[in-house]
Amino acid sequence: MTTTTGRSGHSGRPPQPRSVEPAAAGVVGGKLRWRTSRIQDPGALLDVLARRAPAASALAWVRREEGLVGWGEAARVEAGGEHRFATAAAAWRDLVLGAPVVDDVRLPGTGPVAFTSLSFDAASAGGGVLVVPEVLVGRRGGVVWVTTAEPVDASVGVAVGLGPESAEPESAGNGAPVEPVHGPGAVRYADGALCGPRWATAVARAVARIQAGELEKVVLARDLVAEAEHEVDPRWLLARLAAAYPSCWSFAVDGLVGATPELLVRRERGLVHSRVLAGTIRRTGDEQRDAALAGSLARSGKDLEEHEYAVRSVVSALAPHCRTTTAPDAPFVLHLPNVMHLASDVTGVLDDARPGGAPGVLELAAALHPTAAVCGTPTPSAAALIAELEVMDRDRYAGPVGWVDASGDGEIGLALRCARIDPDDARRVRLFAGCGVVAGSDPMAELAESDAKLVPVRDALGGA
Ligand SMILES: C=C(O[C@@H]1C=C(C(=O)O)C=C[C@H]1O)C(=O)O
Repeated sequence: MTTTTGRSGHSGRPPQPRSVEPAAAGVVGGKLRWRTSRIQDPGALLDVLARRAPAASALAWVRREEGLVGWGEAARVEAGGEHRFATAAAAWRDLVLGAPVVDDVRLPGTGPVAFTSLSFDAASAGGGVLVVPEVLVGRRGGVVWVTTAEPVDASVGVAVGLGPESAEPESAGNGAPVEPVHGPGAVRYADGALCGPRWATAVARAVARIQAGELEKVVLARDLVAEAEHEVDPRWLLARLAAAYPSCWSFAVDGLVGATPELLVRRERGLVHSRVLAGTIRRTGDEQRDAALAGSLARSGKDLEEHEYAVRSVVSALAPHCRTTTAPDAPFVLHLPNVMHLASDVTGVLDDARPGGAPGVLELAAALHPTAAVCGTPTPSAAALIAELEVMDRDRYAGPVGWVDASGDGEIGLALRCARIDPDDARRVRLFAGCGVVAGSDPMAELAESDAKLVPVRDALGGA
């Protein structure tokens, strides 16, 4: 694990972060100061991002027009390996501890905020990051704000052109022009680690191992590699994903872009919330048939079993940190344009009487990860079977992605229905999709389900 920090320019790809020796207390580079002010409504957050953020540093966490977008890098913490959650949490605590903050809005997501994306697997080459944007624009209810972050010793502040008087930004922070949002052009797809039939064989092996009593559930994923004619612009993907999947959280962090329906954990003013999904059926596009399918999903023993494992894993991970946790008796059916899922909203009241206080959202994510929705039950056997059968690095897919503020509140989703833009060649993108496998799973049905889960990013890329 290395802890690094750096500041990006305002156009092109951000420079490689400058490595610094982590200080004894874990302080990352220089201290920052933050300022949040309320602004006039500048229009849809993703339109602001399109107008103002360089493609390479675009950051987003948006759902139904609310959320946060950001750009530039005031600080960057590399957080890979086994201790990636603790590294990110400690670096964030150090950055905000005693930092000068002027916050005229005081809502969750105002004041200091960092975006994060961490690998699914501790051994992944994909590592993880915590990124503090130079400029962030947020919206919640009718309130819109801008936050700037800059070194405490900066003589010139970040010029955002988004002051209380200004509704329409003119240019990127510090005045640099931003390249227009562009499409990827023609896109060609190739198999990732396994072609479809081989992946279905892996699913069949997993079913046999489950039937032999080795484990109860495993989530197997596959990847596709897309090669685009032009560099893939996260702002292009975000706009399309958010328009097509408004009930999902559309995100972009460090080249990981997607629209996830699954919230690992939200921490807000002493309450926690997790949206657990497991159990899926593809939509046909015919409303009557889909209604019948939704009914059969809600009664499917196989899907209810798969769902139950996922809910139990979340409740048992949250319980030690909560005074109370509540899970519904039965899931509801979440309708997305491509698939329907069994879904349960688990809630809890944080126990702030614990020594050291209540954990922040990053600590809660660490306690939850990996849930049975993306790994399996029991966790160690499922993780081992994933390593054996998937034969690929999941990178940031199925890992935590989201944001955290100075109070430890924030939202962390599971990075599903997403793609990772290759940091070394932005024309190359890896897409991922996975399926929960239990004793009653049919490998060909799982293959079809994984294809359906690849649809959001494939459609957003606009390729064949
Ligand atoms: C693993 C993915 O999705 C997960 C698996 C699901 C399932 O198998 O039914 C449903 C939702 C997610 O928890 C994915 O989209 O890649």
